[in-house]
Amino acid sequence: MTGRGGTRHAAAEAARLIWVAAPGGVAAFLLVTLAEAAAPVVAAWMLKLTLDTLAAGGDILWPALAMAVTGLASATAPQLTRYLSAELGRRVGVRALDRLFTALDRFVGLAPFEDPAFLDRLRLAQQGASTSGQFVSGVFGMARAAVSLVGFLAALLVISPLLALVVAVTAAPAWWAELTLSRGRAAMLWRITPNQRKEIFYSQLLGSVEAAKEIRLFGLGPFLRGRMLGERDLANAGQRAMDRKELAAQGGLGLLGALAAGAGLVWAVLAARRGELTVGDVSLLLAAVASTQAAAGTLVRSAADTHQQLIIFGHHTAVVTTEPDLPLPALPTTVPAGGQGIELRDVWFRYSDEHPWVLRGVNLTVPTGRAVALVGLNGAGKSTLVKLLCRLYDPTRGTILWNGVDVRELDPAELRGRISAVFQDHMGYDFSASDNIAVGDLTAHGDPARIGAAAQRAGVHDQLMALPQGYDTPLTRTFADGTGAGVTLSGGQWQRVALARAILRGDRDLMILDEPSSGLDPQAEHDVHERMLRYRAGRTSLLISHRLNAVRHADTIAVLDEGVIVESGHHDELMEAGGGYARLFHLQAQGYRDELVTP
Ligand SMILES: Nc1ncnc2c1ncn2[C@@H]1O[C@H](COP(=O)(O)OP(=O)(O)OP(=O)(O)O)[C@@H](O)[C@H]1O
Repeated sequence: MTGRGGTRHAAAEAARLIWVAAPGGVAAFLLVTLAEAAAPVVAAWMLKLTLDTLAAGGDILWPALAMAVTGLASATAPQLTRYLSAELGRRVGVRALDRLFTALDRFVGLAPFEDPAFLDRLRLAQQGASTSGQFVSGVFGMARAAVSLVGFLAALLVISPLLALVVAVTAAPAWWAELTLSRGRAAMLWRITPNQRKEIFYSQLLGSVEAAKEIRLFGLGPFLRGRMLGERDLANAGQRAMDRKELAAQGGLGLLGALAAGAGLVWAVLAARRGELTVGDVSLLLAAVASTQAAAGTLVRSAADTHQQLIIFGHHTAVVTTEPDLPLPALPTTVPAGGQGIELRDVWFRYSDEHPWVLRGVNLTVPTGRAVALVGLNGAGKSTLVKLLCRLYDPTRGTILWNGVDVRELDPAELRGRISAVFQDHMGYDFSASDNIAVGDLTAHGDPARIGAAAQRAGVHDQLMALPQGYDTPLTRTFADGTGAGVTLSGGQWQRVALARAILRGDRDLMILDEPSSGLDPQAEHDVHERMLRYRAGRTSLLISHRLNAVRHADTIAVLDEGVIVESGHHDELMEAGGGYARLFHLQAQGYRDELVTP
């Protein structure tokens, strides 16, 4: 949680953000706020002047006119304030959101996105970003209330210093209580964020088309709804406890204020009866006591709200200023040309200290221009190894060298610029077909020739052309962008789109194919493998597949077993050695042969 220093830092950050986002808006808001704040004080003084002048039989034209002008200002200022506050909120909100997601993009690896505490903080940071514009209204609301407070306190001081003191003193506990409550509320919001994130998760699940099949078939609706409501109940319980604390504190403080106001009223009436106060004095006093208390209340509440928002905004500041999750080189090197390729040297890896070892001393070389295949049972660590190559994590021990240079010495953007990949769990974006391929290399965005060529090589061009709006067809039924009905591709078609995406990245130094054909029918699989064989020729590539027939042409096949490379060589060598690879290969081939001989 953010402490006092953190709140101060967040306040400075918020002020900077707001000023940069809309300096003109801040100035206009300040002017209107001051006018709005001064109006009631001026009006009350003018009323006193009018009444006293009237009682003395004088001319009340000027005080009455001044009252009318301040009335006009009071009537129009709130609307103007509301508009300016909303506009400032929008501008500052956009800037804060941009800053947050720019910072998020700077995280190099995946670990932060797998850290629940970070995800909680991110949610509050988003909340802080979207409400950051409200600081201006909060702070100016405080300024407005402070001006009114000072004005009315001054009026009270003139008439009765004692009453001024009593009103000021009764407001003091409210200040302390509200700030304590705001801290408590911010802490409560942090505590219930995990529940709120889970509630969002369940609600999205209940509304998602991907989950709808299983939810309906397995009858999961009531179960998931129950869990969603359970999380809401937990969050509500936290909020309720806080609300009750506020009720008790604010109720008590309200009572104290009412007692002070009542005492002031009795005193004023008695003093007027004794002839110590004029009619105007009584009118000003009544207005001043009520308005001082109202202004003090507004000041305290605005301060408390702003304080709470600052604590929440502290999460935004914390995310934006978080150190990179993986160490970045001060002076990045570049990969020298013409090296031996990529080498994993005694690489050990586990996802965290609490997780088991996934890779245990892997030594593997992917020589330049050669194809290496990685095979192994489920959970052997193949996809993990791919993630390390892309530097989505760093090895816990050991090194990955690219042409002799440790990949940690490279700028991650340069490293990734050299790699093209089809991940096992590749994405299907709710975009058009064309954009779904273009994400592989955004320089091809809006270049139908390049996108079409990549789709052709991945063998999906004809299918995309046959869609209702060809490449412009949305590959989603979730959004309606006015481009006509979207479609849902089949699993295999998506796989080819992902392949086209990787092919679009063109001549990268390393092509990674993690299960590129798992969802394909036998004919498509054969076709894709033929295409990839041609495409890979002469390129450095790492291929992962459970279909051993698809990897047999690789220059080297490495068998990963529980995080260790247990065999490595060409297909014929491994078959001759008669180890695990040969056993798996025979097992697969046997399956097909059995099918053939069984009538
Ligand atoms: N993000 C993660 N956090 C924690 N553990 C993980 C994570 N990703 C994978 N693992 C674990 O690491 C081990 C290796 O997983 P990995 O995905 O690398 O296996 P794989 O060889 O690619 O398997 P498959 O053939 O099933 O795709 C598994 O035990 C898995 O549970």
